[in-house]
Amino acid sequence: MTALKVALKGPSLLLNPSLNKGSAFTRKEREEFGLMGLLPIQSNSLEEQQNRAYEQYQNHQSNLSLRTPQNWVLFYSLIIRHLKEMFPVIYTPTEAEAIANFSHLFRRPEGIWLSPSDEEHMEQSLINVMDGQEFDLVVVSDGEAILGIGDQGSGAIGISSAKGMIYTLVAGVDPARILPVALDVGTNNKDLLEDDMYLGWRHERMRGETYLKFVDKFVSLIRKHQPNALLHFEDFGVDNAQKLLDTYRDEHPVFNDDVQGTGAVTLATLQAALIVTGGKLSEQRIISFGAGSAGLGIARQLRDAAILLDGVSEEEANKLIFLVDKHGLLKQGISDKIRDGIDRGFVRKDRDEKDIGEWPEGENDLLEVIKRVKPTVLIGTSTVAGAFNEEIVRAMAEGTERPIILPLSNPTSKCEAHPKDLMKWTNGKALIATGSPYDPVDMPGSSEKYEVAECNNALVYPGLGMGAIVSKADRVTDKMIVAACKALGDMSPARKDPKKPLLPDFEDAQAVNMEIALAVVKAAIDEGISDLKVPEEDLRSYLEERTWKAEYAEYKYDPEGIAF
Ligand SMILES: NC(=O)c1ccc[n+]([C@@H]2O[C@H](COP(=O)([O-])OP(=O)(O)OC[C@H]3O[C@@H](n4cnc5c(N)ncnc54)[C@H](O)[C@@H]3O)[C@@H](O)[C@H]2O)c1
Ligand SMILES: O=C(O)C[C@H](O)C(=O)O
Ligand SMILES: [Mn+2]
Repeated sequence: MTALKVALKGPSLLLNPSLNKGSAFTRKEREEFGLMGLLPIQSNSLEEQQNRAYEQYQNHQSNLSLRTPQNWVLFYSLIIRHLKEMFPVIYTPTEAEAIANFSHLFRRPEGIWLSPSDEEHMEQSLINVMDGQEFDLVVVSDGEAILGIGDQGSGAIGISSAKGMIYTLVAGVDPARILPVALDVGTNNKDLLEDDMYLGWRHERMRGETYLKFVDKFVSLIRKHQPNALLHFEDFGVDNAQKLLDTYRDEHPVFNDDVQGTGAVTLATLQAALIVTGGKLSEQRIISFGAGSAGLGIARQLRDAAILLDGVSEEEANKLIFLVDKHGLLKQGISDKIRDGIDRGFVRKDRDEKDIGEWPEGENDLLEVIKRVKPTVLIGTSTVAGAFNEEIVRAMAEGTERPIILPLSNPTSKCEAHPKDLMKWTNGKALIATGSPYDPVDMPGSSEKYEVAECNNALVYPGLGMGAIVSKADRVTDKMIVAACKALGDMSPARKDPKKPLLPDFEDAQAVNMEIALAVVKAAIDEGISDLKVPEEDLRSYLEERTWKAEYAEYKYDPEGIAF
């Protein structure tokens, strides 16, 4: 193995998470890099370090201490060794707690905060953090709709950073080439504004033209300084998520995870469930409860898939989906309550065709819609805990043999239903996937347990993003997303055995995302938006070579070597 040329020495080397090896520096390296005396005398292997870190993790009162690592190789290799156990700690659901308490838990900075109060310094701030480096990925959030816990102001950095970590863990994106960004545009969260320790800009959340101009300045600067970086948008508010995606998707590789990632993972889940129930997508009646970024992203993805895969018209495809939000079914009779930006094609007529007939005047709630529509699929992205209650679920089970129920709201405290209840109320008939992880549940009438698939965009976006990065595609297109979705759907365990979960386990997330990345690279090449000149049979090894691995390299001091 050739040694890595490193330019940092002494304490600065120990403080650099990308290059720091801590107690794993060898005696030779300690002498060469001015580290003698700065570390206890024993030199550890990576495995010995992992054992210590795991002991600390188990003994620590709060698992949140795992965040902001000081040594990336140790951090990521430890999580990979305990992936299933630790994934929910650095990601959903525990991250929600860390983000909500950001100003109290803050110890050391990560990523970058950009605020309108310092707008004239925006470019210089980016230059400060970029430090002449090239980045593959910029993950940005403005903190308005973090998971289902709402406006978290400058704590947004926590979601950008966690999403970035998942890219590294699951798809091997180099952590030194990921930039987490928080756009601190104020907050309307009263608790934060009244908290003396709040670290963000104490100002009401910026809206309208001034907000859009601010975001535009940020995107322009990314395009100027990091023209090849994939720009991942996370947890923006519903009024901005789709708008920003539409504004930038034809000029830069941008991706909105809540809209597109959720759409992709849900379509893959549904396709697997339909193999079990034996139906076509275009034959379903789908209720999407919560017509926000995720609910609309899902609705659009399902509609487009029905057109593409089953050959139905757009009008017919729109009719497969019933959107239910705060004011009930989105239908013409409540037009004044329907948000701008919702595709009019999804708004139902007051008198629907077929057997649904006339809707009663006013607002029609979920139960009423379920009784009339007799849905085969019920999806929740409403943030309303327990919304899929016994009455609702039993009503659904009366209308269909195998109800497909996907309560996707995160974190666990916002989930529309607990899978064990769904199983009980449907007498073991439900096919279930949730947004946050759950333990296997009892299946009435069977001695076996049902493994609940985790339908979380983290199962697809890392591979999708890695595919976009490696292909150097200058856009993230619908075809790339469909390719990611198909690759994931093809790996569903339920395809082979209907009792198995609808999606692969997160334990296998790395292998799964390698296939997704490969499918995305191929799709980008086929579409002509990637100039990659690698023969198809070599693409896998090409991708593997570009995958960052949590392993130590041997170092050699060189003043011209790397310093970040
Ligand atoms: N599993 C996943 O991969 C995944 C992905 C994205 C979002 N989510 C989850 O979905 C939820 C929504 O996220 P989002 O980004 O779409 O947020 P959002 O704010 O854009 O949308 C939430 C929607 O729910 C609606 N709503 C609120 N109260 C309601 C009620 N009582 N009845 C019906 N609808 C109601 C809101 O009006 C809004 O349209 C969050 O909990 C988030 O964690 C999960
Ligand atoms: O962050 C997650 O766990 C998924 C999703 O992006 C969400 O907003 O809930
Ligand atoms: Mn999200």
